[in-house]
Amino acid sequence: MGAAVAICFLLRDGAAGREVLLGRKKRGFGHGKVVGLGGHIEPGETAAQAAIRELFEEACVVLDPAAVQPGGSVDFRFPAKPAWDMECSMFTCTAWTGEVCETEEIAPAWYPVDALPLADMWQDADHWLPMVLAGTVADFLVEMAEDNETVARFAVLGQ
Ligand SMILES: Nc1[nH]c(=O)nc2c1ncn2[C@H]1C[C@H](O)[C@@H](COP(=O)(O)OP(=O)(O)OP(=O)(O)O)O1
Repeated sequence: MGAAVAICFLLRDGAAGREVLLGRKKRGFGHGKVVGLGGHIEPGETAAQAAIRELFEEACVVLDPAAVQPGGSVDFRFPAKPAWDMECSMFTCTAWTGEVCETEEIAPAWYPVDALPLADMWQDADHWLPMVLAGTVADFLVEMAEDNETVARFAVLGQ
């Protein structure tokens, strides 16, 4: 079982259509990559509580808990580096207060959901992120290859 993490995709209607808030990691795991905002679930927290806390810590926004919707999960497996394994609970949210800010950890930015920055993301993201942003709620399995970058196996476990 990997470390428990939670991410949340803020969604808004922009001039050019639906947009999602992602962020470029400025340090730590996945440095340089564009990722979903979130992080580890701390003891005593629910996954949703962790997502709310992380969105505040990483992007300065205060989510409306009633608007935080379950978005399924991804089981990230790194057989060549099991310490990186993560069980990721996903959420979406359309209601928050505060202005998105850049923090020491991450530089958030809005992206059209139909023009995701997939070339700058983990290579597995194009397998599951478009589905999640289209409203699919499912449990995904991602198994990385020896290089910890390319995707060896992808599965949709439950929907
Ligand atoms: N293969 C993969 N593809 C992907 O798109 N995201 C992945 C991934 N493997 C891990 N992640 C994400 C899930 C999770 O949001 C993030 C790991 O969290 P981080 O290490 O960034 O947490 P933090 O640096 O925020 O740590 P804490 O704030 O200390 O919890 O990496």
